[in-house]
Amino acid sequence: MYQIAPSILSANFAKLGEEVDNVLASGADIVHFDVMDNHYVPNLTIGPLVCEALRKHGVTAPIDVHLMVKPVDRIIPDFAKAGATYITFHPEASEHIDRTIGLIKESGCKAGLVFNPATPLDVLEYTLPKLDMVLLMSVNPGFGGQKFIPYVLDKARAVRKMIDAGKYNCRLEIDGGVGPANIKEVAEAGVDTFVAGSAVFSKYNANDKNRYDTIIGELRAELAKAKK
Ligand SMILES: O=C(CO)[C@H](O)[C@H](O)COP(=O)(O)O
Ligand SMILES: [Fe+2]
Repeated sequence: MYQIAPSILSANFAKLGEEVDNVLASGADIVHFDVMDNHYVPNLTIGPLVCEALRKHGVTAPIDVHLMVKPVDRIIPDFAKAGATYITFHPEASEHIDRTIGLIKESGCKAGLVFNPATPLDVLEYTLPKLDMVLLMSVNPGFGGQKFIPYVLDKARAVRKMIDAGKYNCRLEIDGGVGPANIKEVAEAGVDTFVAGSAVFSKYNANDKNRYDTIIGELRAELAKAKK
């Protein structure tokens, strides 16, 4: 089943709870939560306190924590306590990938690995059976609103083959530059979970009350056209 995961990186942070409520009420499935540390990536965003605040505000949807931080391990228990559902990390940001996956699972969360556009997929040979999510970056990490990098579609096809061959219960997510113009093509490459930040939060006039219904509806209409 296809799932849409708006990235709150492009939301209005001055009224984040309301933004998340509205986008979920419009039919989004997952909250994509970008954590940047000004070290692994050249930008600084939000941490466990904000994740906890969303839970306290009443958000019950899955929260998909995309860690763009180095080191990774010491922040995992904090995000688990704060209510993360998925915790995904970049393999090059961890000294011991297997240990980090274990830490995420032991903390009660679902674990995922994130691959930058030019990062090879070789670590999946050993890790895929343990993963709940593979996240393919279709932009270089650090900022919203960048252009989709098309060669990532080949990576998506390759990961889809691996997941299907092993019959793994693992979602295949894509992140960066996804919107109504390309989501169908991305789905046809085997992706089932779609992060969209600027397409969801920045495209429409903030005064338009139905703007999230409109964009989520457009994304779903495109997905309905995708050939299986
Ligand atoms: O991880 C990210 C950037 O590092 C964001 O999730 C991503 O860029 C989403 O934004 P957009 O849909 O605007 O490209
Ligand atoms: Fe992200």
